[in-house]
Amino acid sequence: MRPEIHVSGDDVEMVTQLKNYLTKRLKYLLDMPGTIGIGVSGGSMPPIFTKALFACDADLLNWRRIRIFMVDERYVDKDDEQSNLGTYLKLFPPELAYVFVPIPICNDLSLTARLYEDNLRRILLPEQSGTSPRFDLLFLGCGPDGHTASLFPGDRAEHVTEYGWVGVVQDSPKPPKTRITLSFASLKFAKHSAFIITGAPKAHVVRAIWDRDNTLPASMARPYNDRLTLFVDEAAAKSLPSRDSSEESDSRSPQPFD
Ligand SMILES: O=C(O)[C@H](O)[C@@H](O)[C@H](O)[C@H](O)COP(=O)(O)O
Repeated sequence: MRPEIHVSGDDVEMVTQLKNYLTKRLKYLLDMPGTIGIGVSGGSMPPIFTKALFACDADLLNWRRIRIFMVDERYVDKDDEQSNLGTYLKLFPPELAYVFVPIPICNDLSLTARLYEDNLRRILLPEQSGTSPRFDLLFLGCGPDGHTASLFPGDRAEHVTEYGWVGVVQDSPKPPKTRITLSFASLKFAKHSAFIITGAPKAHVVRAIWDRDNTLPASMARPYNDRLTLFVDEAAAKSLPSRDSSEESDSRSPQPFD
């Protein structure tokens, strides 16, 4: 099944598209029991995701049920300006800091990854019995090199945790060099994933995702259930097949919700 594609003309339109997607997913998830786990990325995503989330109707923002976690994090304290979690905490009202799954940065990188995995299991999936995570929503970015989260070409992530949900990277081509990241296995078990991608330098990555070209991590991270949505601006969409081309499939039809 092809990913669902939303092409936006500007940030305002993309925020509206994201808000509509979040609304649809939150309405469905709130009808289900359990914690709602939403994974987010860093880079340029924090402001646009935050705007879209707070544009949702207040009755959907059930903070007793919603927990937000980082799909990757730089190995820095949350007060460091490079911290993804720190960036979100600055954008959220301080009284909502508790909705973020903490990343216990300590002086041992592997221990940090193991502690984070423990938090993901304990806070997000208390009902989780198996070893594979079932995150409800993932919001992923990508780099022009095709990385997503902190999974870079060249298989640089080392698995150091009990369940392999979180890996460590010590030679990230994107600074800073040292990071923790969800693993491909974690990303691929998501119930729904969405990429937020803008800019012409990433158009070839968008096409690789569309084509299932698994030479790039961003394409390899597609969920097993194929429930994938792409939010792209016109520049990032420029390599996609045109709407009326033979390469087009029925991807624009609405996907069944789980
Ligand atoms: O910690 C990070 O750097 C991000 O999680 C990373 O995976 C990001 O999503 C991509 O590098 C895209 O970043 P931009 O959106 O800023 O291009």
